[in-house]
Amino acid sequence: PYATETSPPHPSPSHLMDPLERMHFTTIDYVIFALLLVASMGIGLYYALSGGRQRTTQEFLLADRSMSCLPVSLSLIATFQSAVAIVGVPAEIYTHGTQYWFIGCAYILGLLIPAHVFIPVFYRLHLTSAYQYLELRFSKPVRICGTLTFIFQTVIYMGVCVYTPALALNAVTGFDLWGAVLATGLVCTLYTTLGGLKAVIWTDVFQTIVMFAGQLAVIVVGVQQTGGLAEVWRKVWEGNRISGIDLNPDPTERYTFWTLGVGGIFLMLSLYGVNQAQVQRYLSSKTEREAIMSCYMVFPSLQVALALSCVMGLVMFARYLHQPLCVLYPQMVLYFVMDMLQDLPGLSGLFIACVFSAALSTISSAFNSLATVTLEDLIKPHCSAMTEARATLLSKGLACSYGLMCLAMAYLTHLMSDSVLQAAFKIFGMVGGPLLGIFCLGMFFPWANSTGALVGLGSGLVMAFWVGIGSIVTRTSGGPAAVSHFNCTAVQLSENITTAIGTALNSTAVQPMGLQRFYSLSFMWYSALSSFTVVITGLIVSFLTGRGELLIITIEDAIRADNLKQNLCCATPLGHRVSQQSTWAHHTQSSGLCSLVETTSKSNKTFCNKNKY
Ligand SMILES: CC(C)(CO)[C@@H](O)C(=O)NCCC(=O)O
Ligand code: NA
Repeated sequence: PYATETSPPHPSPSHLMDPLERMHFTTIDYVIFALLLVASMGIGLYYALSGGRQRTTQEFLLADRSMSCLPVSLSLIATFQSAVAIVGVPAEIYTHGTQYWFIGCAYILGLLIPAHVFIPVFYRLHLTSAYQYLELRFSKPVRICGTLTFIFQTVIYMGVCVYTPALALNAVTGFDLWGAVLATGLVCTLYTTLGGLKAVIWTDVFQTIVMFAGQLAVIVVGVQQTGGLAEVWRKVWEGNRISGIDLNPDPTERYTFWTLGVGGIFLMLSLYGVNQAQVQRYLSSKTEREAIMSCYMVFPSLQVALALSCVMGLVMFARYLHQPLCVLYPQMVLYFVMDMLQDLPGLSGLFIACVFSAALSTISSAFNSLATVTLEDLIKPHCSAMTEARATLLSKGLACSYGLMCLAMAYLTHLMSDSVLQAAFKIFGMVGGPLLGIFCLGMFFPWANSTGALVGLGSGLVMAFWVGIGSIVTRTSGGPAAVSHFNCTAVQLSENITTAIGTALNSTAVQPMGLQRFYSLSFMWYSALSSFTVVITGLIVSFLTGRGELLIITIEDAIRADNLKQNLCCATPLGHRVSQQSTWAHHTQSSGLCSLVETTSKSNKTFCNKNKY
């Protein structure tokens, strides 16, 4: 629908990127970029040398469970605001209008549910890794499968996260590609390995501020240069960029109120509810109240982050209303920034720092959470006699190894073709849904058993990969649409890689049928589809295998787990209340929960006394 409205009355040359005529990046810009790295490094060193000097796994992986809600909330935002989102969302708004903004609606339930369902369960069980829950609730194999799935997801994601911004920056400014990858990867590895979770959280705080500042600066200067707010608004209106609410129920329509506002909730739950990186932040909070507060505080900040990205897209649109930007999707924003800020040295550096802040904060969370699950879920169960000093050293080694692996993944990403690169980014969303599903199966369905959970997880993954890979192979998504409205050439379109947030751009020209229609399902529904697949398959298989456990679980039990702890000595997975006390005691002892709670918690010791049994 934009095609006619946005065509200029007198065709004028579009902004074509000539790779030989890259924009200049001045010394001061390099200095600002270097300052970001130095400051992050400084924070890492500070936490390596202060406090308990990172000598226990409690400190290294969980920040001594002493964090307050403000840093935790900013860190929660930073983790899943990757550089792909920072450069992708404005490009999305620029090409398609403000429909994507409706994802803000999903933040309400997408944060309320984690705050009141997932946080109480994880926090009261006093876990370190979210996957411990899966063993407590189901069995060891379910835990291992969950952990391996998470590792697979995160390792692929971190490669894309560090490579994409470096590539875009290289294309626009000639900034050395591998210099940027190595600098960010190595600095991040260093401060994560030295300073542990405290450093990761506090660098996230600093980097979130840089992110906001960079975006705000670009918006302010952009509005000024376009002729003021009124002029921006007039152009955006003239170009028909303000989208009304689209209530089309078609699930293949990429962005509608339903895909964003409902499908988005499941995406948010998979990120803010059960992802290890976020769960670990909740667990690092001083009290459960602080953890819940931090989740609440994410809401306004995430709305601000979304608004900044969307407004930047609109300003970009106003500026190029009559001279369309024909550059690759991830490069648009950088091109816009460099074009606009050329006469203001330092400001483009600030925006580059903003993009790399987004990348650093995402990969640092990845390194630390990967080290945590590898140690807790894969190594510790086999080495029960490990000393604390040894475990800490090992976790540092793991954080460092994952950091180096990130560089290898960035190189692999470099070798991939466009469609594989697209797939790599989509994998992140594809795998998140099944993991959400398996936690929901455990928490909401008392009669689900371990076999059901395993088969459920498997089928959820198959479903996610089937539709995800299918959409890429058949090219029903990620296809044209993007810049075509602006009369860009076919060559430029075919190069349109890694779209924002891995969105599925539907070609509306042909109405897909049958399997094609399945493959063209909007990316926003992937999490919902695959988590439902896990739950439904899990329930069916549980009924068929028929070994319904004697557990009665309700959400209320979880919310009242504190009372349960007092009554029953120990917290149970989601406060399992079992009709027979003896069965319950047997269950908890065999699952090792009592000893787990006792060894990890001082506060729980007061009412958790193994001798009772
Ligand atoms: C968390 C949301 C949905 C918030 O809008 C978005 O930032 C997102 O999809 N993040 C995950 C993908 C990424 O930024 O890499
Ligand atoms: Na980030």
